[in-house]
Amino acid sequence: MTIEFRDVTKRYPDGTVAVDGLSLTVEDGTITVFVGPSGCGKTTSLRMINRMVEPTSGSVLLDGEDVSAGDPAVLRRGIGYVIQHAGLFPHRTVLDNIATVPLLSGWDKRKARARAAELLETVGLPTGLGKRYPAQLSGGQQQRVGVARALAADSPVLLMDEPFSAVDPVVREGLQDELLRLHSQLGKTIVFVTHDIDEAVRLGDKVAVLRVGGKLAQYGTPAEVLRHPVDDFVASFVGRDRGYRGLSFLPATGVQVSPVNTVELGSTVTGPSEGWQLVVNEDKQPRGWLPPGSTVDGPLAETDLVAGGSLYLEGTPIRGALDAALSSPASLGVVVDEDLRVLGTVLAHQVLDVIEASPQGS
Ligand SMILES: Nc1ncnc2c1ncn2[C@@H]1O[C@H](COP(=O)(O)OP(=O)(O)OP(=O)(O)O)[C@@H](O)[C@H]1O
Repeated sequence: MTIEFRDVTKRYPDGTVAVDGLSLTVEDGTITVFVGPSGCGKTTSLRMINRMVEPTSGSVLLDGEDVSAGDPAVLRRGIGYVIQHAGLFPHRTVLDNIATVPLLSGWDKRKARARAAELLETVGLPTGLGKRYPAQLSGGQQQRVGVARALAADSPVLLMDEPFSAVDPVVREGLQDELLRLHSQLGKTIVFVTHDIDEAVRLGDKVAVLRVGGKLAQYGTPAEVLRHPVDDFVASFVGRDRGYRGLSFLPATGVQVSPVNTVELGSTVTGPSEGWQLVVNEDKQPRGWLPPGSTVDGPLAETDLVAGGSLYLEGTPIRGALDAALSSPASLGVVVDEDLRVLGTVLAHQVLDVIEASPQGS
């Protein structure tokens, strides 16, 4: 479903102009991220889609139909909505929280709960959690339940307002991955609000950067916004390390992966080791490095090792290859396949050569 903002302005009764002449089209089946500093009108824009806020002028259209034409309650029931802290009902079980919209739409309890149990699985939670109350879940689990509840409407549009900002960075990354996976499976049109540019470029097919005063500063793909910010505001908002962030969109084609000799955990190393040795487990997955000149008594154990850097998954953008090389204690970035088995190593200067030779290099 496409969502079109046509010259939309929202002036609150106290005179605050939260959104000023916004015109943009969110394309069908994409994730579009509204990003910008606090108070720039992201939430107000989002809420005008499901009419929790009514525009002062202009219109919002869903697949060409003005949202102001119908009953707002019906409209809202048909649009998934996820907010920060999940906004779950504390006195309802997880299953009943997820089943909220199906129940409102007149499904019988059994069918609604069965659907809710399915959705728990869809968002990667064990069905056993269904009987708990929200307070008995971690923050990350609550957010997943919030997503499941929004999916229960089975609507083509999902609105997400800073849904992951209250959880720690590791959980957050997991939730972002999960959202990308769900999106590729379900193909919904998602509008996502965040103030975090990293989250925006990670999730968005398109990014709309708003400035305080509710004006659209730039609308484009993450790569366009990072590489060609239209003005100083966007440039400073996307940050000083935008060149590095831009590498998230550059394929690693041409990066030379060199073979590496590995030593297996549990094997016996005789004499001081030469150079850095990559140590793997029996499945050829990297476990760490043995520093040069190490002598090991008995079988090689995890405690003999120096922790490795980040791993570079073959076929993913070049940023990961550079990071793997720069974070490796041996200055050799470890390249792995999907089963995390070692394929070889890369050197930072070789990765940089490829970046420099690339027409898109920044
Ligand atoms: N009900 C309201 N009445 C008056 N002003 C409001 C109201 N809601 C929001 N505003 C103002 O409108 C502007 C935009 O608010 P909005 O919540 O849309 O911004 P935001 O970009 O989502 O901000 P944040 O990232 O801090 O949540 C702000 O100046 C805010 O104070």
